[in-house]
Amino acid sequence: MDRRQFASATLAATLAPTLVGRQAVAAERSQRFTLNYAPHFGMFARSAGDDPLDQLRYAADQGFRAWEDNPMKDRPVEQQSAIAKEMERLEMKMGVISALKGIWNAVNFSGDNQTARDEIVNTMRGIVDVARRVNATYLTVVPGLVDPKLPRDYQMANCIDLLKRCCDVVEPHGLVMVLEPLNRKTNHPGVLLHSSPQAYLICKAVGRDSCKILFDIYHQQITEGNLIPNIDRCWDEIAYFQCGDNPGRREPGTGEINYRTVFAHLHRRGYAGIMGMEHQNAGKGIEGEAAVIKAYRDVDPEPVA
Ligand SMILES: O=C(O)C(=O)CO
Repeated sequence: MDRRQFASATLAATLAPTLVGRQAVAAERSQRFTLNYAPHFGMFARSAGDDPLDQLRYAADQGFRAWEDNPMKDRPVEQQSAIAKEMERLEMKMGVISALKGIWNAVNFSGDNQTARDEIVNTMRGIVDVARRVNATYLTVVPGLVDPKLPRDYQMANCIDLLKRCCDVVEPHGLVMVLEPLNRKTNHPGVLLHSSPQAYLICKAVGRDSCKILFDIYHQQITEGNLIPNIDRCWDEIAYFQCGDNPGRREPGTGEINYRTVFAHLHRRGYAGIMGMEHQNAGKGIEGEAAVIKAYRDVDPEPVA
C-alpha cells in the first residue's frame, strides 16, 4: 500500500465508526414511537433482565421515550437517583409517580375526619423530595373512597377543599397532581372519583394548574365509554393519559377499544404528553413482551407532517 492509499484507508477507518454511529442513531430515532408511551418496571423483565436500569435501556432501544413508576416512593433513595440519572442519559421522560401509595384506599378526601385529612397533606409534603429527585412532574392522586355517612355533595366539597390544601404544597415545586377516576365496576368499587365529568368538575372548582385529570382510557371505557367525546369535553383539564384494553387490562388490540382511532385523535389534537401503559402483558415471557411492543407499533399514529 503506497502512502496515499494508506492515508485514505486510515481516513476511511477513522470515519467508518462515525458514519456507522450516525446511521445507528438515525435508525434508532426513526423507530421511536410517535406518542410518548411509558412502560413500567417488570414489563420487559424477561427480555432485559431484572436490573431496572437494564429495563430502561431496553425500552429506549425499542423506541420508548418515557417511563412511569407509581411505586417510586418505596424505592431506596440511591435507586431513585440511579433511575433518574439513567433516564436523563437516555433522554426519557419520567411519567407519574404515586403521591398517596399505601394510604389512598380509605375515606380521606370525602370525609370530615381531620386526622385522615391532615395525613394526606403530610404525605403530599413527603412526595415532593421524591418527585424532584426523579425528575417527575406528575403525581397520581386517587381521592379515596366514598364516605357512606355523608351526602355526595358534602363529600365533593370536602374533596375540593382538601385538594386546594394539597395544591399549596406541590404547586411551588412545579408539580401537578393528576386525579385519576377509577372504574367501580371491575376494579375499584367504592372509590369517590370514578367519572370524567366528576373529575372535570373537581378540577374546575379547585381552579389551579397543579390539579388536573389523569384520563385512564381503560377505566373510562368501563365507566362511561364514549371515549373521544368525553376526552374532548375534558380536554383543557387533562394533563396525562394511561391506557389498557378492556376486558382484561392488557395491551392495545387485546380487547374492545379502538386504540388506533383514539391515539390518532390525541395526536391530531397535538397531545405531546405521556401515555402510561398501565396494564399487564397478555402473553408470557419474551414472546409476550415482544407482542406488547408490536401492539404499540400497530396502533401508533403516523407523525403529523
Ligand atoms: O387501578 C389503577 O389504575 C390504579 O392506579 C389504582 O392504584
